[in-house]
Amino acid sequence: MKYVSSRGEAPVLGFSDALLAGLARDGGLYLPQEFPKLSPDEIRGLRGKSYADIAIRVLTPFIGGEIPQAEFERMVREAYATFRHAAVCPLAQTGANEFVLELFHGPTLAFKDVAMQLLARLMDYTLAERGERATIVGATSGDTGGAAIEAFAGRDRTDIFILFPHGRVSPVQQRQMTSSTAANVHALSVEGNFDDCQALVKGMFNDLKFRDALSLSGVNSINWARIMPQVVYYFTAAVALGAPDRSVSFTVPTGNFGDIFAGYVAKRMGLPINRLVAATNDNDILHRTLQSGRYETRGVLQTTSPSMDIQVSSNFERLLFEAHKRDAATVRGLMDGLKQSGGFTIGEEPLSRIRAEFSTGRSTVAETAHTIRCVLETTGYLLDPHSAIGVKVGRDQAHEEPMVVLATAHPAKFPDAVMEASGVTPALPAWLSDLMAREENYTVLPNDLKIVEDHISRNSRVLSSGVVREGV
Ligand SMILES: Cc1ncc(COP(=O)(O)O)c(C=O)c1O
Ligand SMILES: N[C@@H](CCOP(=O)(O)O)C(=O)O
Repeated sequence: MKYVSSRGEAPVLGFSDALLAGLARDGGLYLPQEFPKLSPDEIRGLRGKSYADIAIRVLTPFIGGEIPQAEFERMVREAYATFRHAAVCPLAQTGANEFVLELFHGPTLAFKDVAMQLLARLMDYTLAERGERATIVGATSGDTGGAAIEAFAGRDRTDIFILFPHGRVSPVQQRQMTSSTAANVHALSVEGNFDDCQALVKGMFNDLKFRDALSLSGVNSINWARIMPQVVYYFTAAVALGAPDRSVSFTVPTGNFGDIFAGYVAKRMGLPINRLVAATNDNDILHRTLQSGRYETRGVLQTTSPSMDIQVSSNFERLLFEAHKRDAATVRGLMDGLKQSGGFTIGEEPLSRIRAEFSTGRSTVAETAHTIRCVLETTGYLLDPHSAIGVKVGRDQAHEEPMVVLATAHPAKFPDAVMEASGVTPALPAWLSDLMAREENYTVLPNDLKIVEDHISRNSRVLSSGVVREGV
């Protein structure tokens, strides 16, 4: 299995190099050269299997034989043993033909744990095999950061630097990122919004001198190995609801377009998915793009679903590459347009390809609160604001097949918004009950690439170890 960049000018890599590379050297995003396929019989054969067994079956082709199978299986089993629910990602029924896929039973109560618990093990293993170290950089609107810190804390081969937007994450999210006592963890509060943090991370990857000197790796969904494990829960959910003999649709609370792109990958692999519905909050760039064909950034609005307060939706580039039949030159042109003028227009044909598989919808802050309240009153189920956006938009769709809404976070991560909407304050689970009393440790930095790079250079152990990775 080889991986190609959406911009076509970076080296084609095997799995381990793509894993460590994060962003491609031409600024593009890696995708598999071709998607592996599962036949209907193979999908049927997943019925009744454990989450880890399904993960092993779905993910093995992506590894391309680069990790011994027994090692890979051990890592998958260890990753999903950290989840507090036996089913790992269970389904709950919230309506006649509506199901909620609970992705928040991992250590930091958000769907990011599903990928991050495996990603950290894969990176650690690969670096150890090569005798290398890496400096991990990540941008977060709140959940990626906590999940990455939890997964990488104390790992000797990596130093991790997480950039979060100052004053724009929930208090629980902030404490998850700032209360680690591990020496390799660095929480950086950046004076800007998530898009600024993400631009800084991309800026560091595109600064090839800095990138090579620090052996940079990434944990955002710009890294293919972040998307890959998220493909699995589309399979577990669809199979539980009758796939391959019945189609299923998914509604996905969407910001950076990584989670829903994993659904697209599952579909390409043979899973019978009817619609993939991207649900946005007031930061509705994706909704506007599918309506008008014009992708145009506006200022980021602060909402009660801060993890989705995103305008520049990185993984949309992967979909553009697909919709343009993998014509990397066209993708490069569109991305140049984004850089120069803050937008681009998608042609009629690629747009109709996108519309053939994806729908979109938006939920305002008021609609999200209303959904949290209504679902609690009618079913007793308490949604977090991000998942509520999914339910609201999912309910706006006409569908005969089951609609699975991805519940991307636990309500206790956003107690104020949930309380205001429903009158209920969700409690943190027992293992996190002392979280808000833990001491914080973080550095506030301006939104300035040079200053952030200097801070990371001074604090990463990669430079002092003298072990660097060349050229990926
Ligand atoms: C709780 C939650 N829901 C939804 C999203 C959106 O997911 P994606 O960025 O993969 O579209 C995020 C952030 O990524 C999140 O943290
Ligand atoms: N919502 C995310 C934003 C970053 O997304 P990623 O999936 O690209 O890591 C967050 O919580 O940080």
